[in-house]
Amino acid sequence: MSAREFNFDGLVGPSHNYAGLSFGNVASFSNVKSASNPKLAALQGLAKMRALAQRGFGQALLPPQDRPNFRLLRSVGFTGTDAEVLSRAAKEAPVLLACAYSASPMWTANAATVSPSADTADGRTHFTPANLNNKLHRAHEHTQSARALRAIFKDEKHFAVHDALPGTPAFGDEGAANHTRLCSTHGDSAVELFVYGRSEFDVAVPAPQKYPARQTLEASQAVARLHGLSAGRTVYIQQNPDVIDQGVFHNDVIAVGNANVLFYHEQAFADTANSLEQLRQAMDGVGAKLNAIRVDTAQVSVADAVASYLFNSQLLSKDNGKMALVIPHECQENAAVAAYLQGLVASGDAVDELIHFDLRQSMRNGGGPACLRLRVALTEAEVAAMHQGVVMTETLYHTLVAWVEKHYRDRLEPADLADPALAIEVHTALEELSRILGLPGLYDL
Ligand SMILES: NCCC[C@H](NC(=O)CCC(=O)O)C(=O)O
Repeated sequence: MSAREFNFDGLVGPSHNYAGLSFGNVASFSNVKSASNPKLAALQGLAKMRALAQRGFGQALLPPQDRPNFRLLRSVGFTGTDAEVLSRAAKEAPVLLACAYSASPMWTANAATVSPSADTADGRTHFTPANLNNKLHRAHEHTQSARALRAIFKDEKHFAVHDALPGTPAFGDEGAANHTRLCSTHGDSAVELFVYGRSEFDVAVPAPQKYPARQTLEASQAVARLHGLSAGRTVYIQQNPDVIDQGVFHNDVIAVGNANVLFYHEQAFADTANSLEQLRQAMDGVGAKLNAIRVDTAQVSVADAVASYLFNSQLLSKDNGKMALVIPHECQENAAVAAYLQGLVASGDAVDELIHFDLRQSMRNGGGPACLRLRVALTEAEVAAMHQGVVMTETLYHTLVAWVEKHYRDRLEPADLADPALAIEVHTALEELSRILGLPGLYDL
């Protein structure tokens, strides 16, 4: 069956802010409590979506989540009117207010793990929203992620949207940031590769010492079971715990795959030789030949990879049989990375084009091009069955730019989260957005 990959980018919400909530994510920690520009952040994201749609790549969006999450604040004891809840939280526990206001749903690579119909036992596309339970500010995303995915992929003949895994450390799940499919073309049965940071039950598996490993082996296995993946086409690889300790909080900060290409850093995995051998064998089973493009430490250090987000790029298949690498501007500004990329494109290997974007508002919180998108490979019938209002077109782009210009502030300081007017602005904007997207029940406002 032929299929087309759609990238569902997260539309940045009106309260985009930097709260320094992600211990282990160097950018989030170093930009703690600086001022953000929500309007610019949303426009940067929309510019990327538009440019890729104009190039003919399948492009859609996932809507922002309602912020602040008053349910979270009320569930931890803040009572009264919305304004009273905000003022008490700001005074007594500003970090909880920041969690309820977190910008993090914009990184839709963490919204869910997706297995296309070619890979699953029942021939439907399966989604498991990620519980993101390693971080309080992200652990409350999955309810709305499931709601949005169910609204867009409503047709149960084609799609199954599961509930998130139980929210407990054993099942720490960060979604597609630790998952990739390897195959010849998107419509083929693929090998699904899950990369985990630690194991809850196997004490022999080494874990990082300094920063948390967010994804567990047990969570990856549970997602594979829920999706009905076949054992022979599922591979689990351990991430190198040392690179987690250097700021590689998700695998998509150090590796990216597309079709038969795995683009990865020499230090990405715990046992590279064995892991890649397993992957090669599994790919043999689906008639695909692994093209492993390795970047050595001598070419690009782990620190440069983390600073530039070279691997947090999108690898997109083009009609000429080659791939484009979608990178943030930071890659061009890092001398080692820029030199590596020049050589990569000149080498005649799979990547023959670089497409770069200014995504600084997202990068300052540790999210690059790959974090901003959830990949869903869809057959023609599935494309027709999903909700059409989220597919990026020129018209939708212009409508959303006007909507952003109308509702978004261009400066948000941490103290502004206490402003009751901000909460009202966000609600008003999202009510209008659900009408624009044709998704009336999108929010539980
Ligand atoms: N895939 C990219 C995810 C980035 C995300 N950053 C954050 O949540 C930062 C939020 C803040 O600090 O305000 C994270 O670490 O999970």
